[in-house]
Amino acid sequence: MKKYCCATFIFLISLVFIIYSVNFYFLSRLSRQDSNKIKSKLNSHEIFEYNDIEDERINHENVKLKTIYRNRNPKYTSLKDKLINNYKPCNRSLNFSQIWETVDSWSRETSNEIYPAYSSRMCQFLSALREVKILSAQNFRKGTQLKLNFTIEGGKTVVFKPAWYNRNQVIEGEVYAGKDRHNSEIFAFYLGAVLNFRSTGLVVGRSINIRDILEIADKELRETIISKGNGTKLCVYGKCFYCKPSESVCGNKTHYIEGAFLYEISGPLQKHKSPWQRTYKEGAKALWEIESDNNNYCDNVKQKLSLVRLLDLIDASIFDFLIQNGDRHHYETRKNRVILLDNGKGFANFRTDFTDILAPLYQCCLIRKTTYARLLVFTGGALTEILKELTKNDLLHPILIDKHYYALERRLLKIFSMIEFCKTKYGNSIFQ
Ligand SMILES: Nc1ncnc2c1ncn2[C@@H]1O[C@H](COP(=O)(O)OP(=O)(O)OP(=O)(O)O)[C@@H](O)[C@H]1O
Ligand SMILES: [Mn+2]
Repeated sequence: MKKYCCATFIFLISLVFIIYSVNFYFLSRLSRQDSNKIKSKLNSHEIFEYNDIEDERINHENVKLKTIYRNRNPKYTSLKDKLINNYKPCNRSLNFSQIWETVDSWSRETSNEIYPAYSSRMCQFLSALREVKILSAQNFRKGTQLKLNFTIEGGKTVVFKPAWYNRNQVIEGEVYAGKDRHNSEIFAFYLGAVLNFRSTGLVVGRSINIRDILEIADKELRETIISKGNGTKLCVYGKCFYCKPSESVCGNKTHYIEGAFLYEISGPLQKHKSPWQRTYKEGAKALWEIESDNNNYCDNVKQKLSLVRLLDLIDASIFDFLIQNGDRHHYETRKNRVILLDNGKGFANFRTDFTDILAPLYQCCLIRKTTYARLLVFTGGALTEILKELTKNDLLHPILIDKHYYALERRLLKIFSMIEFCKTKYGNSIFQ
């Protein structure tokens, strides 16, 4: 009997052990699968890396972000209709010079607004820029990157920024890595219109035929147009700081090159060093980068700049963070207000967000009430929806691949997180 009891006891102990081991095996397998899932999510666009203190703040706020930041805003519908109506293609009734005169008068009357929120002339202007004939071509020597200058019918000039990359290309590295992205310039125009930052330049996408350009090019430009691929391709390298024959833009089989047509904004424009300029030297840090953990840096800036200028730069940082342009080393003003020119360094990598582009916002903890209210209209995926709709009108659409739109939505939430962080710290005084 005693023997029997002992055997049963040993049997029961072994059974418990086996059940426990099997459970342990499956549980650990499950948690391994879970952590693999998390790891793969970490690699996807939905999750971002938290490297420094600002990212941690964003993370903290993002988790508890209020529903107003995540749901659709009822105000969106009517604004959407107005924007779509304003930018839908239309037939041109005016001649080119009449249209250019109208557009130039828009910006003559204001300081930083290049165009009005709504005008029946906008669609005429965009159609005109898409179809106007190029009469002559030169190199555009301002700036450091390859650009051309076209004189167009009706006596105006446009700046042409050519395509270096296709839409899927991911540019890794520093925030300012790579060459200009023509699609970033085009997208920036529509983003400016949506967010009511109408200080961005007027831009359309268009292909040019480099063989035709060769015929109307001046001598200097002609000398920088070369043939490659055993004479099958025509390529241009231009005249600029970074311009050299080994780095040229080539036409396709039929000699077409995509690019952005930037309508020339009338000046005078003034250039200023950005208080949040990077050092552009490996390992070196600018003052604003060192003191990023406190507000001293902004106190410094406040002493040197007017509130209007500071708020303009904060608007610019929001705009730049969305497109991920980290290259606004200098900014330009017209009649003392900031103009958002040079938006070609956006959309390098949909996986990364350089948080420090937002430094003006989180170091100063100030934002215009109007900017905040406008951002709030485009919550819950509305920003993507409206921009997809508007950019459909461009000849080079789609302007962005979907992964960049996911990134845009993610960045919008990060901006809201940062605003919430500031609000918790300083209350409603952050809204100016
Ligand atoms: N649409 C425009 N209207 C008027 N001027 C313009 C326009 N686009 C560019 N410019 C002028 O040309 C200059 C150089 O343009 P941009 O900054 O785009 O070139 P970049 O090669 O990217 O320069 P950088 O390397 O310094 O960033 C601008 O500072 C501005 O003065
Ligand atoms: Mn640039």
